[in-house]
Amino acid sequence: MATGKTGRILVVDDEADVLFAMKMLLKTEVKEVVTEKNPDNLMSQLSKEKFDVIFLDMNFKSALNTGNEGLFWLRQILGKDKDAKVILITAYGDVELAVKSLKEGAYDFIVKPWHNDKLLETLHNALQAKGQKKSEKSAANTGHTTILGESEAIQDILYKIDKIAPTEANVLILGENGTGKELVARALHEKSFRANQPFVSVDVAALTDTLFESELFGFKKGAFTDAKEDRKGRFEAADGGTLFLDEIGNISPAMQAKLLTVLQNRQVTPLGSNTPIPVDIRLISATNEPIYELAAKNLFRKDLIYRINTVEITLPPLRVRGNDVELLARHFAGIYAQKNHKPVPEFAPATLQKLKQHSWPGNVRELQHAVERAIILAEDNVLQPQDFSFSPMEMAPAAQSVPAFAADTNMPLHEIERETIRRVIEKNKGNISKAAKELGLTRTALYRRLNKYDI
Ligand SMILES: Nc1ncnc2c1ncn2[C@@H]1O[C@H](COP(=O)(O)OP(=O)(O)OP(=O)(O)O)[C@@H](O)[C@H]1O
Repeated sequence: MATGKTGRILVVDDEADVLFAMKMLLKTEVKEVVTEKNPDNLMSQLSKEKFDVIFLDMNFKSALNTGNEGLFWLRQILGKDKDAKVILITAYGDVELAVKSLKEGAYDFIVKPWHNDKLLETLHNALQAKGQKKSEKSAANTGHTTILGESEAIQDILYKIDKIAPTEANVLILGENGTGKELVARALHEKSFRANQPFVSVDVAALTDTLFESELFGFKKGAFTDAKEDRKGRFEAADGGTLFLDEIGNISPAMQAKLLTVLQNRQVTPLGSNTPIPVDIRLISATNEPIYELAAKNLFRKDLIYRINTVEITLPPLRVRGNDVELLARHFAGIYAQKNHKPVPEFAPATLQKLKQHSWPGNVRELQHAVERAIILAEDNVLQPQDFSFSPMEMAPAAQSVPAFAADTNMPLHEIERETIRRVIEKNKGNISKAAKELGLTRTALYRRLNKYDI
């Protein structure tokens, strides 16, 4: 069977026997079957949960058996989600009506009493059609999610992504800074059955404990001084889709405990509320911390690791990806040449040599910035080795401790800022998250400054 146990199905029919029989038949085929006897509850069901396929009765007893009620609900469903896959359940004599409903946008219909094989075939076709819609979507989005690389290491990652994406497994992505962890998380989402639901990314290292709770779980008006109105947390925002928690290795023990409880109970309680809210998320986490070493030192909870690492993907550093360095350099050259209104440059052989020999502690992100800088500064259309100057921070392992920086009082402010940032990054051995934390900046704000000061 092509689809495996992945789909979420809703069956709406006012006959208990039909619901029971459908549930028995479908539950061995798909991940979840929800049944609903009262069509009046249909829209609130759809607001609460996302379904891949909806089976809808055409003739509810309460109506006059004209099928109009079925058509009415079909229009309501498609009005809410024009891509919804609705399969109508119709009585033998109503085929003409069923055909009319196809014109209105139903995906297909089955006739009562149905043949199980035919019903399952219709279901699988609908699930497949839903999946195709999603891959068309992700193809359109490839600007963000193209993972380039011909090295064996990256081909292995791509293979894993294809295998893992269409499952509900929680994924932990490990790897140094800038190796593409967020990119992989997005690719997993876009190739999953949740692709047309939200992908919500949170950099948890940038959050203090108080912010962590309000940001992830939300809050009620009045929960604290600045809570002027109710706010949904990121868990709720990701409902039905994927939640990506970046830098998870950096959260405090107290937050690890809170997160574990939410993941175990599959519900969040906003600050200032007593009512838990059920959430349906697929969790993808990432870290560049040695999380198992942290666990061995009791700095990271082992039970939380087991929750988040159903499957693990470890991204290789750029320095072991061989010719991918050249491939990626040419890719970024194309992008930044266009952005800066310049012709796409060539790379001198000595330049390629230099790029391949560099250790790339900042991995793909460092390469990306290096190429951008080179394109902006290069004198001609062939990039030379001197167009790539790696800062000492990137060339040599950082010193263990950095002498305190005593700024010269005549130094311009931007020089002081530049030097402070450089030293803090050096002290944190190039770990941007830690440096950002120490500087009191978000990682994005720090990256902006790295760009600005050409660090
Ligand atoms: N294989 C790849 N092909 C194309 N672009 C890539 C690849 N890997 C990474 N990138 C690009 O490099 C940059 C850094 O990638 P990303 O943010 O996913 O890394 P990260 O591991 O999450 O970084 P951090 O550890 O700092 O959070 C992004 O602009 C991303 O698009």
